[in-house]
Amino acid sequence: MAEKICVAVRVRPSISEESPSGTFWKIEDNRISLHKLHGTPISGLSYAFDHVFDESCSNSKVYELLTKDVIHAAVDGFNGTAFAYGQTSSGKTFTMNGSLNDPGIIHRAVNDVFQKIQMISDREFLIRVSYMEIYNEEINDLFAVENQKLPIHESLERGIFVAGLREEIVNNAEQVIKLLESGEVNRHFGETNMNARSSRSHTIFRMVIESKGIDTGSSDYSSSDAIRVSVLNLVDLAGSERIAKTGAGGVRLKEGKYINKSLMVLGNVINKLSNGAKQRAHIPYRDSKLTRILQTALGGNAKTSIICTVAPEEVHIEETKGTLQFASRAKRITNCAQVNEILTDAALLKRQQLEIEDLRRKLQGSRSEVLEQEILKLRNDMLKYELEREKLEMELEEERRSHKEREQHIRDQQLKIKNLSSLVSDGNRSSSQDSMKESPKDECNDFKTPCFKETSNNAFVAKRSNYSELPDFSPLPDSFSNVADEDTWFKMNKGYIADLDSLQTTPARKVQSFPPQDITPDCSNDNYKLELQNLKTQLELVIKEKDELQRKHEEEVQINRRLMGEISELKQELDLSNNSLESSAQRYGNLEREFQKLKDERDSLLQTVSESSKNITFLTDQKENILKDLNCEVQRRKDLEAEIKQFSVAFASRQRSLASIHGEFKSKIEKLRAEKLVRY
Ligand SMILES: Nc1ncnc2c1ncn2[C@@H]1O[C@H](COP(=O)(O)OP(=O)(O)OP(=O)(O)O)[C@@H](O)[C@H]1O
Repeated sequence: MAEKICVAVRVRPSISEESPSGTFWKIEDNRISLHKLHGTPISGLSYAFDHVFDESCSNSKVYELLTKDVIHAAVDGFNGTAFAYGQTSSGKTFTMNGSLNDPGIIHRAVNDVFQKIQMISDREFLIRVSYMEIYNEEINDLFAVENQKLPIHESLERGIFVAGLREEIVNNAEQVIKLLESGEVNRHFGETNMNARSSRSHTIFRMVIESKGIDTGSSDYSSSDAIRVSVLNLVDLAGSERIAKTGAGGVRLKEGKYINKSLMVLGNVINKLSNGAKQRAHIPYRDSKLTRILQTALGGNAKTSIICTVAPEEVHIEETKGTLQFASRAKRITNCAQVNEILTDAALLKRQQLEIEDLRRKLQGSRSEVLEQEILKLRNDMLKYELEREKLEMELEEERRSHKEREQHIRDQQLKIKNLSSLVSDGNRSSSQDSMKESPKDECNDFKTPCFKETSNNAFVAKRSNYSELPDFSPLPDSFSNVADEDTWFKMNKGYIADLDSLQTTPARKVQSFPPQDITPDCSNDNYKLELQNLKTQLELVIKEKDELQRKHEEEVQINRRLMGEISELKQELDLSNNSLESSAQRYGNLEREFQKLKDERDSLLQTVSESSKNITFLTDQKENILKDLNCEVQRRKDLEAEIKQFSVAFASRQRSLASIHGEFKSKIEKLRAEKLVRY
């Protein structure tokens, strides 16, 4: 969340005995303004801040109102920075370190951090502290004097950090205070005209607060497994100084130059940041080690509070004005602090497991299930189409067969009709010839059948036509030579219809030739007449039958046409079914391929996850081992310290006893000497 930097001004008590002659700084609520002695405010020199603390204000109040929130937020996982800025001897160190009676912000913050931690029961904490100074633009470790000129590095995991800086894991406030005291010894102080104990370096006391929710067995990885890591910087800057006032020379002069230069870079950074987003394209954090280390605190992911200390004396008006302007610009800076949570290995593993589960659900549930259902549906469709196709094929085959049968039947019928027709026409012709011989013309007319077709003598089946080619001596008329054989013909004329099909199949038999007079029928013969009558009746029957067959044939043709139409429709349907079957098969293939692809993806994901799980387990083990070693080391160190203490006590008492023995011996020797002298 974006929020402004919290800025306060603190006026230290005057150390000058002289009373103001022209102007004085007046403090009202959160405002500080320069007034003329008689009380008139000087225009343009009135500044408002979050807080303005007067001379009487204690460190306790400053801490409560300005810094406490930042410290508490740091315990909750927000980066925090509190720093003191101001001219030399304005009270920065007094504010940050305090005095015996009124501890400063650093001491209060340390106590507060541990008190707050005690009150949080659902998280466990790990606190590391470090203490460094920037002296003449070089970073030194105040916990380990051997660590000098340390470099600044930046990495994705750690952000900006000082490489090689000693970090102490601490368990309580007292431990930290002791460490701070040991660090103070290494800090660069120097005497100047303005401050008997002037800080010659910027110091940064850093607490890294890591916390983790105590495992409640919840499956929600974000609640208990995320680790919060926040960095709290408590900074006591060296004060800007005018060489003319400090009277610095030599080493002090060199120090002063470095101090002023780095404070100027800090001022530039504050200036740029206060200009707003549009004009602050490049912020010169890299121009000094101080701004580089404080980069996050200035316009970054941190809650920051600045206390600007000023001296009330008239002689320092210009420096105070400068400090107030710096404070005003700093007031405009917006930071964007957020809880720094990182996932532990276990949380990472849990999250990955959840992700895998999710993927699996997605695969097996939504997509896979839908695909499988679709495939099943397609399979069913395909089966249905196959069955339909088979049925249609069978029907079609049946139709073809019956069609063929019908065609054959029709052909046979036609053939029979033709046979009969020619038979009838032959009979007609012979009877009309006979009647012309013996009966009047009108009698012959009785045999006429109006619809009867005249057929040529040779119109009968081809093989029968051979009979017509028999030698002329055949006694039978030409027409009879077409008859299959005499028996059949005879039977037919006797009044019963022989199997018509046999007419065609009866083998030909050579007709015996008789003299014409022997075989020529006698028209006057009654039997013959009777026969003729029978034949006429038969003929009528045949004609009827022929008509009936004709009608049937026409019906058959109609049915055939209809069936042909149906068949072509069925064929079209079949083609359509085949097409949709083909496209279904294609879709099915595609779906199966997609399904396979998803399966492969899932397998490779599972593979990756199992590998990363292994890595995580390995890393967790390593981390646990390192922590164990570290704890052992800390314990060993404690034991050693205790031993050294014991040894020191023993050594001191040993020294004392040696001194007393020595004294005893000395007095004895002197006594002996005296005795010796007396003797001689
Ligand atoms: N609010 C205060 N109340 C009482 N004494 C103060 C206060 N502020 C500063 N002093 C005293 O003023 C003197 C200078 O203060 P201090 O050393 O803290 O200044 P400084 O800003 O840190 O100076 P430098 O930049 O030179 O280190 C000290 O003796 C300190 O005790």
